[in-house]
This record gives sequence, structure tokens and C-alpha cells, in this order.
Amino acid sequence: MSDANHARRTAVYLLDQVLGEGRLLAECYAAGALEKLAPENRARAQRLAVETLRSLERADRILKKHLKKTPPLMVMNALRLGTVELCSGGAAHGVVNAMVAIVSNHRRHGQLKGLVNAILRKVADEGPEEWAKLRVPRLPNWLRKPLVQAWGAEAMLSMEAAHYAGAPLDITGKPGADLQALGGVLLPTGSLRIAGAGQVSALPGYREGDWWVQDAAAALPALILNALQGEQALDLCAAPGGKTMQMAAAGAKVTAVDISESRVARLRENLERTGLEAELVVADALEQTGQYDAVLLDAPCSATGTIRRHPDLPQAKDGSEFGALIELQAQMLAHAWTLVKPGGRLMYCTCSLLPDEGECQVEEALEMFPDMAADREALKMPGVDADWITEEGGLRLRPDYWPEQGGMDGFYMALLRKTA
Ligand SMILES: C[S@@+](CC[C@H](N)C(=O)[O-])C[C@H]1O[C@@H](n2cnc3c(N)ncnc32)[C@H](O)[C@@H]1O
Repeated sequence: MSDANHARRTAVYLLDQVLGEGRLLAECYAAGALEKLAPENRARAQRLAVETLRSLERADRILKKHLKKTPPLMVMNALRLGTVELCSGGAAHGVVNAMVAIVSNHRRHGQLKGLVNAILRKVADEGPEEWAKLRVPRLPNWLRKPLVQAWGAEAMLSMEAAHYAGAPLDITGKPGADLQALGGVLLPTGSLRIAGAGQVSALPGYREGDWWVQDAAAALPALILNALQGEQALDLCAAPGGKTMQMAAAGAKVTAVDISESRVARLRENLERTGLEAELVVADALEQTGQYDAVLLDAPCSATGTIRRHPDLPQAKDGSEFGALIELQAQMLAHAWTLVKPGGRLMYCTCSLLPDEGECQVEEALEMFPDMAADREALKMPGVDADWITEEGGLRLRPDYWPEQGGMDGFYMALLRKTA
């Protein structure tokens, strides 16, 4: 099998895992799904799976016309991948033959190769023209409904357009690092944005540890917390460490806590590459003790703010985990508050679009703790629209913000000060 077909076959496997087993792509990669591929083919398989998931609704609409009944999932996914490739400029001959070969090699479904051939030939003829007329893919209803309720139908369509457009590469530089060789655009909040970056580890300054990958929205919590030279800072739920590195680079003495050993290993690698220092602790944030000037809690959440880069999430999940996450966030926020020195501050944030994981958590904490006050002034900075500041005093970011610059991740953050 050619390299390209190997990548395609792996992409079909990844689609089977996401759509059949409810697994996230990151879980599949961690379990070794890409191990047998050469590095350039890994990137190719990932890109094919991600593009197919992002365009799933469009592919299904085109295929529906040609299918009398839904074939087994593996065959359906091969058809989906073929359709996405054909409708985004793939050469008909190569794509059709590849998908036929992949299905014909399958132990149980090999006999359906004729069906795949017939359907993809039709798609090759008619699909590309139809594709352009189809609507921007919508989120599945389990997620669309609460988001429409929170932000309205019009905002939902803008967010879906942002999800479909995908995300550029944003990086955070070490203070004083010369990032000119990277090109890109300096965003008003200080992140550097690079379109069509290619392989990250091949970019100038990566090996030297001059910068790290971090969405512009994800860079704001540590900027707003503003841990200073010599301050004791605690990063709860820290891995892979974007915010730990920001605080360490600012000169704070950082303790970084995360429950996942493998994710802390990634955090350690990131610190080694960038030459930054932090004390690393593999533990449950709820067990952490001590008193700190600045605490950052990037609580585990639905991650619904990251769909631009993770289109697998709405397809693999169904919302059944939300209740437990919301409860855990409330517990973590209350515990984090006990770790803040009088006169100190807590940054609470989540990469979620759901108010239950952001606005509501802070609203309830403000009611519960009389010594807690939300600092609105700290949220004002170039590039941040005053309208994004919320009633309870947090900052709401959405993927449809900064549309001309290429959007941003969905995020919520609030800076909570403890009265001395
Ligand atoms: C949103 S990610 C953190 C991203 C990180 N702050 C950054 O900027 O790179 C959430 C993290 O919470 C960690 N986590 C989940 N439950 C935890 C717990 N009970 N205690 C500590 N960490 C936890 C996960 O392992 C995961 O690394």
C-alpha cells in the first residue's frame, strides 16, 4: 500500500474510533494509532481525519442522495473521507481507487468495494459543484441547543462559521525573544499569529525554546493574573504548561500541579525546551495545600471553546459528562480560594463556551465568599472589547470574535481578588 493510502486507511480508522467508539482523536494518538506511520504521513492522516470531521454534515448530505441504506460504519467513513477529498480538489482517479482499495482489503466489508466505486464516481462528477452550495456544517443538537440558548441563533451561526474555518497557529514568545524569522502577525494582546505554518517543530526558534504554541485566548488568563517577579504562583491543572511557562517567564516562582503523570511529562519537556523553571507536582488539585500570591485554576471542562481545532469533540461526546465537570469545577474553585493569601488573587478560567462552566461558577463563588471581588479593571486591554466583560465581572471570549484576524478559542476567565 502506498504512503498516501496508508495515511488514508489510518484516517478511516480514526473516524471509526471517533464516530463509533466516542473516542477523541487525542486519545487515539496517545494509544498509538499513528505509530506505524512515517512522520509526514502522521500529519497527513491527522489532517484528513480532522477535515472530514469538520465537514461531516456536508459529506453526509452529498452521500445521502446516492445511498439507499447506510452501509457499515467503516465503509461509510471511507465514503465520507473520499467525498471530502473529492470535493476539496482531490484528483478523482486517485481518490476513488484509494478508497476502493482500502475497503476491498477489509476483512468483513471487502465485498462492498463495488458500492464504494460506484458512489464515489458519482460524487466525483457532481459533488464538487454541490459542495459549495451546502450550508456551513452545524453542531450536533446536544451541544447546539444549550449554546443557542446561551448566545442566540445568530451568534451560533457565526461560531459555526468560525469552527468550519479552523484555527491559525498562535504562539507566545519568551520575553525578549526575537520572533521576526517566523513572520506572522502580532495580535493586539501580544500573541503572534501564523497562517499555514506547517510542521511546528521545524519553525525557527522552536528548538531554541524561544516560544510555545498557545491560542491567543488561552494566553490571556496568565497575562491578566500578571504574576510578578518573585511572587509565589500556583498553577492548578497546569499541563501541558502554556500558562506555567508564561508565569515562569515573568519571573514568578511557580508550582505547577496536574493529576496526569503523562501530561506532566509533557509539561517537563516544555520547560526543558524553553529553559524555564517550575516545581512540578503530580497530584489532585483538591489535595494541594499552601498559600500563594497568585493562583491560576484552568479547570477541567467540556473544552467546547476549542472546536475549531478539535472538530472530533462534538462528534465523540454527548454532553453526559457535563454535570460531573460542573460539580468538580465548583469544588476546585472553592478549594483554590483557600490557597490564596489575603490580598492575593485567583484567576479562574475554562476553555468552555457554556456559561455553566464560566459565568455561573464565578457568580456562585462571589455569593459564597464575602472576601472575594471580581476585578473588572484588570480585564481591560488592547484587543479586548469592553462588551466582552460580563455582568459578574468576568471576560467571555468566543470563536467568532476577531473574525478578520482569524478568530480565537472560546474561553471564560475572571480575576478574583481576596480582600486583605
Ligand atoms: C484545560 S487542561 C489545562 C491546560 C493548561 N492549564 C495549559 O495552559 O497548558 C486541564 C488539565 O486538568 C488536569 N486535571 C483534571 N483533573 C484534575 C485534578 N483533579 N487535579 C489536577 N489536575 C487535574 C488534566 O490532566 C489537564 O491537564
